Amino acid sequence: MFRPKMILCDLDGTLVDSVPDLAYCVDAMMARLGLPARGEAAVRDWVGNGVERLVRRALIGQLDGEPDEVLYQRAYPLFLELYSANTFNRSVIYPGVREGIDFMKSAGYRLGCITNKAARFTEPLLQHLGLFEDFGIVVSGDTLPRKKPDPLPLMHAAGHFGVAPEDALMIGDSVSDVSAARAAGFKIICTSYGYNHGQDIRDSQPDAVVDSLAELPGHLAPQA
Ligand SMILES: O=C(O)COP(=O)(O)O
Ligand SMILES: [Mg+2]
Repeated sequence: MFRPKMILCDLDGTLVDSVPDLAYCVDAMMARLGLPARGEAAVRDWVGNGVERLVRRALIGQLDGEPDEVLYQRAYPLFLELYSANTFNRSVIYPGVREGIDFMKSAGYRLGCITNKAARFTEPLLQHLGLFEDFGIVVSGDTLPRKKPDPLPLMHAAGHFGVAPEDALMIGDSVSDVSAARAAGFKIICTSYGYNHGQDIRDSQPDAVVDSLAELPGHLAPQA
């Protein structure tokens, strides 16, 4: 049982399956550049480190490495334009998310959303899915000088709510969430269904793994 005062939720792969829109935009960008489509399965393994890394990975067709810089400078604005028009056309919240958030709200936890997605996309996506008002703070990948796996966004949210790290819990889907939580001194629960670069999140040894946020009542002790 966890007894946090504050719970921070990751966005992509935890609350929202955003890959259908991201993959659509990757493939449309590639087409405009005269390059081959990458497809949803590949894009699923590349999400989680922000838009810039996603574009770089798409251009080289793999997780690690760097594309030609001139090509990247052409591709990145194309992707931003495409994703601005396709931020939430195909993205859906995962089953159990609404129930999990409603439970956390009714139980009185302070809630935040911490994502590596750029702010210009985070807010419209959360608004469209009816999730924006649920969070007392939203920290995006470009809100602060460093993003996850750096602990800075988590510490920033803890400071915002005046909560100590030992009273804080992160819920995420990737090794970046686990690393950020460990570095911040938070507990970490992971979703089994999200994006983790093709690896089983259990290999990163989070404190617990859930198949749905609807399982949260079984992991969270009632607030004192
Ligand atoms: O990589 C992104 O753009 C977002 O990823 P996150 O919401 O899982 O942090
Ligand atoms: Mg994620």
